[in-house]
Amino acid sequence: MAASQEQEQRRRLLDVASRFPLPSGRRFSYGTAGFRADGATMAPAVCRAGILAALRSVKLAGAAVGIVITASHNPVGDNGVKIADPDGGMMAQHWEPFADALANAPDPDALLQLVLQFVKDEGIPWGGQHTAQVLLGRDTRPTGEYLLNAALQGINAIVGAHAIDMGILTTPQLHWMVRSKNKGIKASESDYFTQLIDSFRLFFSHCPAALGSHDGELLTSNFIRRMLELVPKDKGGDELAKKLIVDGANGIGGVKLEQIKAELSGVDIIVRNSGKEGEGILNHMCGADFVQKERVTPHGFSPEDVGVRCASLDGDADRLVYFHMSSASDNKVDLVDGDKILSLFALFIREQLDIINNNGSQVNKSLPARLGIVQTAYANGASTQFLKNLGLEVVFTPTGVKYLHKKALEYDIGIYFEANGHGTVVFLEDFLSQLESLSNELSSEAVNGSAQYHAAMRLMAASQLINQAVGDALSGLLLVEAILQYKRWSFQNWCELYSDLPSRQLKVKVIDRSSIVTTDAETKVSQPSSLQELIDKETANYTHGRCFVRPSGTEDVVRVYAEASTQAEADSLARSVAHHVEHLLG
Ligand SMILES: CC(=O)N[C@H]1[C@@H](OP(=O)(O)O)O[C@H](CO)[C@@H](O)[C@@H]1O
Ligand SMILES: [Mg+2]
Repeated sequence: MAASQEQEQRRRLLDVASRFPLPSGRRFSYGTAGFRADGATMAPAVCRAGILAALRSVKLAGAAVGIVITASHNPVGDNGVKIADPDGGMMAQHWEPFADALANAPDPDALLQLVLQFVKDEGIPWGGQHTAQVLLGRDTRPTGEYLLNAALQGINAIVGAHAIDMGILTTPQLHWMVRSKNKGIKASESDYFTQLIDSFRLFFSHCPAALGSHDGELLTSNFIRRMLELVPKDKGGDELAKKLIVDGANGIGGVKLEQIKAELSGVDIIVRNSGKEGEGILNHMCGADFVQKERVTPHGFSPEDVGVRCASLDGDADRLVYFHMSSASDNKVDLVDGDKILSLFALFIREQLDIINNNGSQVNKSLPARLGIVQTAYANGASTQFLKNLGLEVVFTPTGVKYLHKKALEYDIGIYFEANGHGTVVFLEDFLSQLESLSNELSSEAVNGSAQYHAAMRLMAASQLINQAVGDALSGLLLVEAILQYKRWSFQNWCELYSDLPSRQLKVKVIDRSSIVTTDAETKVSQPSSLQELIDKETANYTHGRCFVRPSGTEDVVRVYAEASTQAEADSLARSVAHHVEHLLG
């Protein structure tokens, strides 16, 4: 960097740091999902995240990097910031310690020294020919615009950095835009919508009903027959019902869904808690997190909705769960969580691969594929058993999308979900090219299209529909709807794939949660070692007992999770282990 430019660079960093001083005693930590806190106090961290994102872009030769300003399912007063890497995924983990150090730099000089040292250590070619590009998105929170401004000032503190405000978006939209931009694909919001709508249509044009065949036999292989035996028979109910009520958590997801729902033939969507003025408060008594944790209907639902298929998004629309009110006499719901969405996707994809590779007759073209299922320790044990019974490969990672997504990329097709409803299906580029060539060959060979061809096309459509960058409630919802229609499954069929084992989650406040260290994808405590012995001893007292504890990455608590064959036993196991945690660390 030329001397005059270097001086300018130093001046800008000192200047911006003095505009956003860190209140003394304040600490930020780049946890499972970036920095989060009360929105009004977030400006110093968000400004520094702006500096960080611009440096990341310079480091990566000017590739676009993303900043999302959101606190997801948390209360409306909270806000947060996280950075998306050029592939649309979460920022590389080895930059997290720098993110922490930068956010906590006590004064402008300390901040400048940190940046200079980091630039040197990481070999960041600033001041060279690369400029930096940062795309920004934010959710509907009232502090969003204020924090956007702090982020812009941080980005502009890096010489040559260019910020592009993409507006109020769902988190997955921004991740999708970053990924698309770096792939040289059109990356506007209308391009995102077009991709969703077109691939949803493409999927339907390759379904048996659309093809004029109402005969499942055409697509039935031995494998599928075996799978169907595991699946409960349809009891009628809402079979093929087009009506879907979506709880938008009074956030951005409902707003976006309203914009595209008229284009989605095959499903009649009604949005509640849509984020419109006066309809309610963001995430308050509504949204995916509320429904999944409380197992009751969100605000705005009534006994008239009994029997209707419903879905719930979280405040930034990267989580999705489904539910169903089974009775008018209370507000309890039958829940389809991330594990069951994952199971539906896994079943569908395995089925298509099976049709492509062996549909009961001779096939002269095949497409070998490694299919991997990725879960965390919070996945209900019944879901894991179900997936394993299907002969699928199931692996575990620690909590947090950054771990799950990375693991899923190791397969030709990787499916991951957290129980709370965050997940997606990722397809390896090489596999997609093979799938495309196969579809092309099959389409030219069979005049009316073979079952093999249509299965290949359904997989292609699914790969375009489902967000490849990150879990996306809108694209996930459309893939669920497409698959249910394709399989002619009622909500009930889906719900009854397996029965969840009763479980309980508790939070324990301790002095220092980082004193708990875990191993084996967080299923075991390695420190303090006596804690694992106590957990093992308690768990041994219960049939189908399973229990683990871990420090939360987003809240100052230790989480305890327990499963057992009855609810009372799961509660009691969780309580006794929570007691040990309190006793040892409280
Ligand atoms: C048990 C649980 O639901 N944990 C959530 C929660 O992380 P914790 O590290 O458990 O606080 O927030 C994360 C970010 O939203 C999400 O990825 C994760 O699944
Ligand atoms: Mg979210």
